[in-house]
Amino acid sequence: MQHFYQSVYDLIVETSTNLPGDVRRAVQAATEKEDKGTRSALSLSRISDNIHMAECNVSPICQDTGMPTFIIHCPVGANQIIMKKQILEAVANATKASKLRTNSVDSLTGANTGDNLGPGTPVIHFEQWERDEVEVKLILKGGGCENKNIQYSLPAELEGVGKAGRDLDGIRKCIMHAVYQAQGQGCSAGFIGVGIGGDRTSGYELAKHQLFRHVDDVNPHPELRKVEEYVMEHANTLGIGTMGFGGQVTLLGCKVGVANRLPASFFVSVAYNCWAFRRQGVLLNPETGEINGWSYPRGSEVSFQEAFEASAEAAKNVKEEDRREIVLTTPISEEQIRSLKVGDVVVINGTMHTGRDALHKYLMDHDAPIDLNGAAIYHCGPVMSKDESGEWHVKAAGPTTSIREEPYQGDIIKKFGIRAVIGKGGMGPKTLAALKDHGGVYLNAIGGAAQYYAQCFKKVEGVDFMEFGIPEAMWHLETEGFAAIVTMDSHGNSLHADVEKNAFEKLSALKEPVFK
Ligand SMILES: O=C(O)C[C@H](O)C(=O)O
Ligand code: SF4
Repeated sequence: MQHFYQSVYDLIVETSTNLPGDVRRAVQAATEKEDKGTRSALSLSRISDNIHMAECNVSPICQDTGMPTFIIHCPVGANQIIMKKQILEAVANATKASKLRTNSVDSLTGANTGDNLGPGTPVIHFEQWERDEVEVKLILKGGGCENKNIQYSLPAELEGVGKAGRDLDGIRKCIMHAVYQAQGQGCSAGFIGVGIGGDRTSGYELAKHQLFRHVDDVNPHPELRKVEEYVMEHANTLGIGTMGFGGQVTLLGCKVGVANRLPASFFVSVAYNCWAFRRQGVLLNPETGEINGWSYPRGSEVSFQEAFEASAEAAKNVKEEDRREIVLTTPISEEQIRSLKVGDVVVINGTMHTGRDALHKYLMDHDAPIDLNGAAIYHCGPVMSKDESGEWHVKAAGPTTSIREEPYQGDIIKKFGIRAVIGKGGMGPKTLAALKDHGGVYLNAIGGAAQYYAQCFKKVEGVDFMEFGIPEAMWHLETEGFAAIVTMDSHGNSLHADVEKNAFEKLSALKEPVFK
């Protein structure tokens, strides 16, 4: 197994940077289905560009590495201790090479281990099988979509769809509710894996395992196939759309598995995965550890080159006056902000500051290290690399889910005079009220488009709070051409609230029993 380390390293790089072929086809199909010229269509084309860029740059598709989870099948007698050691080595080295973000954080102190190793990370499962080969599968499922996983205990009363009993129709209701509650926050359009039965732990595990199925496979179990088909058809009537911007495509895949349960329990567990559905696998020669084949079609088999060129061409052909783009340079004035409304595309130049969970908590009762009057704050935990001369570079930098900052954001906007908050998935009523009072705007960037946004950061001007770790530090970035959509304005309008309300009506229309 002298090649085992290298094969695992190659698997990590492939998974992080090159979206598999079956996932790409689903994104392509969504692009074809979405109404042309809409915000969702525009976002899907940015997503396609990003997929292409990540492949070309051999850089992370999304900055969030998630919890690297390995599933290994090996013949009887294979040395699992050595395999585990080499997997850890490969993870640490891929992190050093900026193919993965430093994502392992001490839950109590918040300290980042810096190499993705630590208690419980990465996750490694071994299983023996009769075949004379080793299979290593890997999934990188980000934290934002992980937060949208949900587990139901039946019977239950669910908002919108009402009573969900211990039967196929109750299961149907749970799944539809799961898609509804995710809204755009898990970077829709997404994929879901559903586990029926088991206990709380094995139910979630079963759900996550469904994500290892091929996007285009057909469930051999007739009842489950019916549920999958129903969900695929009806989830897309909820109108949530890409990034929750509203639209025709909300779900790209639904896979349901079943296990036995206890008489007292009936769990329906749902694992939500964003469009940046990064999972791949390799089949290895059991003697040498060399790669014999890949478990899923590779990204390079479904090229996005053409789509990339077409969207670059289309962008060139848009007339200046049709662009409806407002270019703002930081610091931004109140007057400029008050002139913006939901739906405008804003292009930001000047300095932008990143800040996410640790920073927001800190700023509540401390001063900021720099003047934030008129500033644009970006909810983002980037992948960074330092060159030999000690200079930092942004390697991947898409937005993180903003709603986590809801308890702090309104106060922080007012305390420091921030004018633009950039993130994804939208924020709640407290922030909306602060935007109105103070004169601020929320801009929704496209989640997962980490390569697309990284190119907007021309230089790292400085960094504060490195003690929070790379993703949580406050990076000061010289920015050029960072485009995002106003989804919450200073006049009390929120596209997120509108889309959610509309989706709730659509969900409620699915209350009547379907599977009797
Ligand atoms: O941690 C991140 O960078 C993003 C996260 O995956 C999210 O979706 O919020
Ligand atoms: S930012 Fe979006 S695309 Fe990236 S891991 Fe989080 S949910 Fe997925």
